[in-house]
Amino acid sequence: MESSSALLGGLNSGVVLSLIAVLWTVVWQNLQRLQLYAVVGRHVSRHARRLTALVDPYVSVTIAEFDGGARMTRRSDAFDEVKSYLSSSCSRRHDVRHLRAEPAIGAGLDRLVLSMSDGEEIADQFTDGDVTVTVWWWAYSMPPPRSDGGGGGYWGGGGGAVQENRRFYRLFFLDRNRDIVIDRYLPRVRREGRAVMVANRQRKLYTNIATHSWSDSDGLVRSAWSHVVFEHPKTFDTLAMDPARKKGIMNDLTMFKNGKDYYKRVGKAWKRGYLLYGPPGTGKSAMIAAMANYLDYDIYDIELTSVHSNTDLRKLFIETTGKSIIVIEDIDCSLDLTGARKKKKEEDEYSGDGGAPKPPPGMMKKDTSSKVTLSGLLNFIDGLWSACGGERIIVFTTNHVDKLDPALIRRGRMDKHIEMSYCCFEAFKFLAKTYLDVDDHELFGVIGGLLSEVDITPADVAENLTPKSMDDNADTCLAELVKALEKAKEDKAKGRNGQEEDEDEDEDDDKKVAEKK
Ligand SMILES: Nc1ncnc2c1ncn2[C@@H]1O[C@H](COP(=O)(O)OP(=O)(O)OP(=O)(O)O)[C@@H](O)[C@H]1O
Ligand SMILES: [Mg+2]
Repeated sequence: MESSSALLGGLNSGVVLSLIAVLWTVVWQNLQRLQLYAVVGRHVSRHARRLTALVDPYVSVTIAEFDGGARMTRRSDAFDEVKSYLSSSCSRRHDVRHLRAEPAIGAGLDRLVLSMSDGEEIADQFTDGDVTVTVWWWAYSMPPPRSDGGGGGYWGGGGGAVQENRRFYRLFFLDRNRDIVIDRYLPRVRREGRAVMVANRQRKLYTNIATHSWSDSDGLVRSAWSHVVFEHPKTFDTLAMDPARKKGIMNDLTMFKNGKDYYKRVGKAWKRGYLLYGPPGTGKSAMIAAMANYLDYDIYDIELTSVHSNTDLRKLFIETTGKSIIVIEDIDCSLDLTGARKKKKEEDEYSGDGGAPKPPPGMMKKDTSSKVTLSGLLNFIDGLWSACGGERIIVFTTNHVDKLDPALIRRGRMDKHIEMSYCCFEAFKFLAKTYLDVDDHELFGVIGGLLSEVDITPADVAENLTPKSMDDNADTCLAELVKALEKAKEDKAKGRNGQEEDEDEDEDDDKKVAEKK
């Protein structure tokens, strides 16, 4: 634009430039008619636009892939919406010669989603009443700004590592169309982009990438999350639990999903914490999958032991999108909230009597241990940052609720506590219907009696009810379950006897000690 203006600056004639613009319009229409536009139109378009800008200046609006400057890495919703809006048209257009393909978003795994490559430009028209406006979209990318280091980050630090480029779309339009573009066109682009995204949406299961591998040998700094398409079949229809409790949870989730205005009115961030607790195999992970399927949300599964620091945890949160469930499984095992660290253990390995000799400095294992603290975690759940974006559910699971710090699970942080328990008769009947399609059977009575005596997880019941061969049917599977329950009952009795014997022996010892005294 600047070079053109320098070239033509000497002429200083608005009339000449206007003539050029009119001439261009005529040439443009004819080129299109002759189908030559696909070959040369793209280049001519850009120059013509620049020429026209001399008499009728252009305004530009830039939409960046990431919000928040150099340090913040929150993906911009507006960018994704514009990308989707443009991708729905640009893949079919002949004036876009270079496309960028991204895999597996869309209706099928085989499909590629195409968008404009860097340097491509397309024109778009918008009619509002009698006015038709032409705008131009230009795609480009730039290396991210260098951060000041400070412990690294998804984009920053990394000792000069090559970093992923940040992408931008820039919209050009004539100044005289400013109001109509800003008030009408851009909102329409976002609306239509969102509709395309919803139509193409495949839910994703994200997991965090170990933070110590950010600066790989290949020198690339990756995104904080990697993902696969989320295709878990578990739904509330196949989750065995007390029907009233299940209904309560589903209502709670529905209220949350539709609660945007409510959360705004009461001045709370639009997020909700769930604590799922209970023995292994009682369906905590299955419940999370059912929740995600019910709400149509993505899942972000955080492996806390791979998160190096509280700052990294915050960055992970910022990179999550709305309509998502953020999960930390087995929270009591992921993090030693008492402050004892793995590093200490490692040091002990080398310093103990007869232990291995301490390796020379620099040969110690790379410190990849998590330094996430309880306060970091609390901040993650309800600090100021956690209110970014909204519409997020945070789920913790644990087998030992009593081991958790009360501050972590108090209401307000973990709003709803859900106990997942051993299989009761109701849950068994539900599983029998789901797995074997039987509502009643002569063995139901025996099974009901045994279930009241022993603890068995829904996972074990489900396993016994699963046919293992073509010959298996409801009779054999239920008989198998009776066997498993009887064995569990026997083991329980043996365990109790063993415990009683131990107690008797202890008592005898105490008596002997007392007699001696
Ligand atoms: N209540 C349930 N209803 C239906 N299926 C269940 C239920 N509980 C467990 N299952 C089945 O048992 C298997 C194990 O369950 P799941 O992984 O959800 O247990 P968990 O509570 O997450 O265990 P852990 O504490 O070891 O992670 C899954 O295949 C799941 O479908
Ligand atoms: Mg689990």
